[in-house]
Amino acid sequence: MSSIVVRVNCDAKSLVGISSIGRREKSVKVCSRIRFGSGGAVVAEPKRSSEERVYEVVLKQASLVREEKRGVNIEFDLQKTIEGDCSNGDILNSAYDRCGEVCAEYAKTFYLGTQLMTQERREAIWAIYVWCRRTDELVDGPNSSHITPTALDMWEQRLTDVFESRPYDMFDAALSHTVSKYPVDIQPFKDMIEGMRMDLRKSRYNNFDELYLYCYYVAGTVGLMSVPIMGIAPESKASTESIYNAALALGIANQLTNILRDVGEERGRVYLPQDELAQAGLSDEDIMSGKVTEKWRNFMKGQIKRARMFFDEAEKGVSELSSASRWPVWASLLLYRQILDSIEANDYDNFTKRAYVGKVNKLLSLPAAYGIALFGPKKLTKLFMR
Ligand SMILES: CC(C)=CCC/C(C)=C/CC/C(C)=C/CC/C(C)=C/[C@@H]1[C@@H](COP(=O)(O)OP(=O)(O)O)[C@]1(C)CC/C=C(\C)CC/C=C(\C)CCC=C(C)C
Ligand SMILES: [Mn+2]
Repeated sequence: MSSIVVRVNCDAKSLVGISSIGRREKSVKVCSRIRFGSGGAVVAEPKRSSEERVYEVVLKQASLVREEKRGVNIEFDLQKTIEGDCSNGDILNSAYDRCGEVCAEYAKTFYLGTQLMTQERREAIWAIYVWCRRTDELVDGPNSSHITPTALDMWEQRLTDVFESRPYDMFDAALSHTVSKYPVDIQPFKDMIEGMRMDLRKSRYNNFDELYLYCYYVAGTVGLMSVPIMGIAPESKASTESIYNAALALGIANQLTNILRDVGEERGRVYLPQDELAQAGLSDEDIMSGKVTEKWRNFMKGQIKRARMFFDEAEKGVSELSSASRWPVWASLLLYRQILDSIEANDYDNFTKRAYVGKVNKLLSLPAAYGIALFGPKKLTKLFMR
């Protein structure tokens, strides 16, 4: 029987279900599943938590980024795959420009944030953004009712083609170029598609372990895709794993926040962990009825606390990113985290009131993020406390 890492710390974090982010050192032997091995022998299989499974991906991504950049020259010939009479360079430029346009259209603040990055990095992030948005649109967009697991398999095949320099269209071409230039691995992309499969087949989450896996698939993956582009500061002394862990945490924090904001408008899907709802004396019916009761408020307080812990975990890594990438990341972190404040300000009524960050706070967050990116969170607080 193999020895695996499990969560054994019983502190405030474990009470709300995230006992071990950044802390996987304690190991005990656990055997919770039995299967029959070859020859009928009973083999004990250790049950691995979602967190452990995801951490393996984190380790793999971290080891990849430590390797040198992959070849900078793109190997594919865009003329062969895309109609047009201009040169590869021209096609690529307009492909990236179109990615930028999509980004500006769907995510204005984030687009603004990318303006502070170097042109190369900015374009690469746009290309990834567009792929993520398109993937999400498959299950959430206007054609979502026609999307089947087979369609997602085809999308995954197309992803493989993109990674093997066979783009289908302009957006793919930009991504093909990006992934040939930066040490971006295909795994987080495949995992995001897996998250979309999960959305097709699953509408309830028994516990936080199941929800954690979903959040990794649809959002934690974005963090893992982005770090190789954002770059790690040359002066950073943090381990690559810890930076990837923070990036993962930011994606999870964002998705948990999304879920809390959108409770009640999730097309029959309830993402909130069923066991935690039951512990709070709540059920799906309470969510459908949309009444803000004391039970609901208490439940929401716990959920918000957990999301904030993931944001805190994410904060530890932002200052380790290359200097030009910190601002957009801080901006997105500060803005997203304020959605949780807004849920509180709405007295936990996420049924009839949509939590959002107002224009003034949005505008204030951008220079605040810039200041934090420049001076670091601690120094900036000191400057203002004087
Ligand atoms: C060290 C450290 C902290 C590094 C930073 C790493 C980093 C840049 C993390 C980014 C995390 C992030 C922005 C995650 C996105 C999470 C998210 C909101 C996912 C959404 C999934 C589906 O949810 P749902 O359907 O419920 O939501 P909608 O109602 O549809 O909105 C997503 C929509 C999946 C698709 C994700 C995107 C389109 C966002 C992709 C963003 C990037 C590639 C750029 C990230 C870069 C910055 C600067 C924030
Ligand atoms: Mn969506």
